[in-house]
Amino acid sequence: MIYIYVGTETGTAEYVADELIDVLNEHDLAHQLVENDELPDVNNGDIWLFCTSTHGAGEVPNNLKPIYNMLLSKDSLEGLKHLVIGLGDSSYDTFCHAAKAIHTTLINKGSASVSEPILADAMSDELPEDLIIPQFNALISDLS
Ligand SMILES: Cc1cc2nc3c(=O)[nH]c(=O)nc-3n(C[C@H](O)[C@H](O)[C@H](O)COP(=O)(O)O)c2cc1C
Repeated sequence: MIYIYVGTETGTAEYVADELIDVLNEHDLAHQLVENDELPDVNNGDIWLFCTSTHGAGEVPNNLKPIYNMLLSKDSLEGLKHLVIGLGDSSYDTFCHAAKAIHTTLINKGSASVSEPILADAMSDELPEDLIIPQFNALISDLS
C-alpha cells in the first residue's frame, strides 16, 4: 500500500499530489491519502510518499507538523520504503528543507528510500508538476 502525505500552505503541493494520484491510478497502484494526524502501522513493503512544500524559515507546513513530530518520535521504520517530493524556492537559503528533513528522518529510522527526494524549484520557468511528474513516472516500477 502506498500512503500519501501532503504538506501545503497555499495548495500547490496538494495540486501536485492530485497529479501523483492520477499517475498511481493509471498504474493500478493501491494508495491511500492520509488525511488525519495518525501514522498508519508499518507493514512490510508499504511505501510512504510525501509531497510537501517548505514554509517559514525552512519549516514543515503547519498541516503536516503533527505527522512530522510523530515521525521524529518513532523508534523504527524498518520494512518501510519512502519517496519524498519537495516544492520550494531556491531564493531561500532553506531550499526544500522540509522535504529534506522528512527524507533524513525516514532514513535515520531505517526506511529505505526509493530515490533521493524529487525537488521542484519555484524559481524555475517550469510548473512544479512539469518538473515532478516525469521524474515520478521514471520511478513508477520501484513503487509496485
Ligand atoms: C512565507 C513563505 C515562506 C517560504 N519559505 C520557504 C523556504 O524556507 N524554503 C523553500 O524552499 N521555499 C519556501 N517558500 C516557497 C514555497 O515552498 C513554494 O512557493 C511552494 O511552491 C509553496 O507550496 P504550497 O502552496 O503547497 O505551500 C516559502 C514561501 C512563502 C510564501
